[in-house]
Amino acid sequence: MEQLSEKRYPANPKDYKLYEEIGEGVSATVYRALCVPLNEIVAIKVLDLEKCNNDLDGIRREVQTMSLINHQNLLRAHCSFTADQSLWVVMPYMAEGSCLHIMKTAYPDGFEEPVIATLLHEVLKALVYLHGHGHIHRDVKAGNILVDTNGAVKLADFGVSACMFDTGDRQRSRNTFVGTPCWMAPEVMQQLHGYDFKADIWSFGITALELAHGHAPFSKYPPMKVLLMTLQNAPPGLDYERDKRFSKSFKDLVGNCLVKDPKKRPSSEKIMKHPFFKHARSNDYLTRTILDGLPPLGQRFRALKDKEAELLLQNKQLGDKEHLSQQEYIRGISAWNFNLEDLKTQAALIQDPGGISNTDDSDTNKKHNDGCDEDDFASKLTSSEKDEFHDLQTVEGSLTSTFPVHSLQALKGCFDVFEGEEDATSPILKKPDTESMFQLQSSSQVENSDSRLNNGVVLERKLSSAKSVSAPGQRPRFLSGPLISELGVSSKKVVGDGERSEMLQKNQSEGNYSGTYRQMKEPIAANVHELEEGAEGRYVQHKGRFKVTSADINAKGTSTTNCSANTGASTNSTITPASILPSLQYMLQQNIMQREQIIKLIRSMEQMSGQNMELSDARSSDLLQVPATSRERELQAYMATLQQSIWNLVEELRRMKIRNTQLEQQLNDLTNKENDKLQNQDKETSR
Ligand SMILES: Nc1ncnc2c1ncn2[C@@H]1O[C@H](COP(=O)(O)OP(=O)(O)OP(=O)(O)O)[C@@H](O)[C@H]1O
Repeated sequence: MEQLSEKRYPANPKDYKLYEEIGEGVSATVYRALCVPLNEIVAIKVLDLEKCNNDLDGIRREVQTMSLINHQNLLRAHCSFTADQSLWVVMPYMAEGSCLHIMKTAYPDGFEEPVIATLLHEVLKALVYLHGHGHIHRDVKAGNILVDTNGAVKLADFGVSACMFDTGDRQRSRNTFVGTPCWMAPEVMQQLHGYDFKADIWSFGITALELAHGHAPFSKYPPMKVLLMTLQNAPPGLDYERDKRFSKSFKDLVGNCLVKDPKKRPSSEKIMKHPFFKHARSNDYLTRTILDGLPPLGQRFRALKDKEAELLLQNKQLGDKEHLSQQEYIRGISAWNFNLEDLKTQAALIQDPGGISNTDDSDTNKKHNDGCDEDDFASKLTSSEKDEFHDLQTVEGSLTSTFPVHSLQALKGCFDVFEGEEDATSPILKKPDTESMFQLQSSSQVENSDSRLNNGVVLERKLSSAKSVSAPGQRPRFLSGPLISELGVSSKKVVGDGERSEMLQKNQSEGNYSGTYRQMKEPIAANVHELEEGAEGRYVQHKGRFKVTSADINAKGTSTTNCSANTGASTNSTITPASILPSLQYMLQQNIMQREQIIKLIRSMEQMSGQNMELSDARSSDLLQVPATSRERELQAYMATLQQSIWNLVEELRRMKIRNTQLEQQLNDLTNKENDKLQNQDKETSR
């Protein structure tokens, strides 16, 4: 347990002096700042509430939930309060920033094993604590592992954390996970039966790989591809050849965490006992090895932004993403989040005009077995946009063997980009009454009232759709850009770094790119999915979490051509990888539902046939657990057997019918004979 601070952190923006920017997340910008009355340097995370489409009750609940959190490896907020439309979260300043930033600056190929063991050990302590208290962090990644100058390590960002004991709405929110796909556990993506703290174990395993390689597996691919790869491929891991420098125990640890079946993943407590952590060292060790000589955080952040800006310009000139330096292209993604539930809802709302696709490309069902090796994919996927899209269509085909293709077409029409004047599409969300919610949650005040509401403010990830923040004295700005807000790329919240690069390149050739989908059910939410003001004063309407702005990526002010503004029934024929994601989600759902239908069918057929081939519950769940291809094969075999027995039965029935007809005939004959006999007898008698 960490000692609670006795200091009173003021809950007034006037008491803080914002210095340089030190980080940008999906939902906020983080500044180094001075708490004037205490003369103490702090970090302040600023979130725009007006543009949030999150329910404020949810935020309040998160704040309350986090009041129970108190651990040396978890970053607690000193206080939080609202200022204008923003929520300010005052936190301890972790002077070395996140592990992601440290890697980007000085360790692009990842850390050495003892460093990784030390970092992961600290993170694991935080997870053991969280899980022990019934919480799921849901966003474990290098970008959320913060390090202080003394080597102290804290897990930050409870933006998406959830309580496992919650019920009702909160429970439901666990089925509407919004996170960063690279770190997302398969069961979270699938959303079949919800998920639990084991999802954090998966993310922990991915984070281990991230720390080892400098980037998370699949981080250079767009979200849709990440989803597919995570669901279809063997879990990523440390390769025996490529990762020779790492020990067997590290490989084993990663292997333990990255098991697709959450039931087979160990708990955080169990992992704590893994021999790998014998390699963990002290905080001091981190200071000596990785922190020594690093420039100040603000400076590093600035440099990274500049580097990224430069890279984008370079790419623009080259005009081909294959020219991207892998090193630069592969970077951690804390940049795009999406709400699967929204996608599902959207997909479900699409009317299917009927028709079954006959697509039956068995080749496309073959499983990628690259494990952690992304390069196979890279060669295939980065050859050209056309190839990439063809590849996606192929996958799409594999998922749509019995899927109504019209839905897909309909979905494609739902992706649009709109550029226009702000007043044409201004958000209409009422300004939330947030003052009362967050005000005066300084640690001392809360401690005095024994509620300890001074903790890390936890916001639903849905806040990720909030973008613009106006720090006092600053013009409204994007939070969505990557490290290049000055270039006007305003998509940080929604696209991954890799994807962003791809998209930006598309912008060069095609104008706008959008994976945005139309909010069909919730007009208000659609409006809240807002209009953003680009750094260069351009506006893009967002109608969902997937979005890429039309913002000018040219630092020198060169305008990019923007493609079709699109309203109402979309006529946008540009099909983008991101635009297919909802379709894929939908198809996945359909696929699962179809499998369930087949299982039901098999059961009823078995009953009909009277054969002892009962498909037990265990069997059905097995069918749902094994990889799709083998599951399908198994089902096909079942279907073949059943079909055979049906044919046998039909044949039997046919024979019986004939027999029945013959018997009927005989009976008729007999009856006729009998009748004749009787008639004759009657005649005889009457004579
Ligand atoms: N207390 C802090 N001290 C120092 N740097 C911080 C602090 N909090 C955040 N940062 C920096 O700001 C970055 C952005 O933080 P933030 O929590 O907003 O987003 P994120 O975790 O990267 O992304 P996401 O919003 O997807 O969780 C972090 O990655 C980190 O580098």
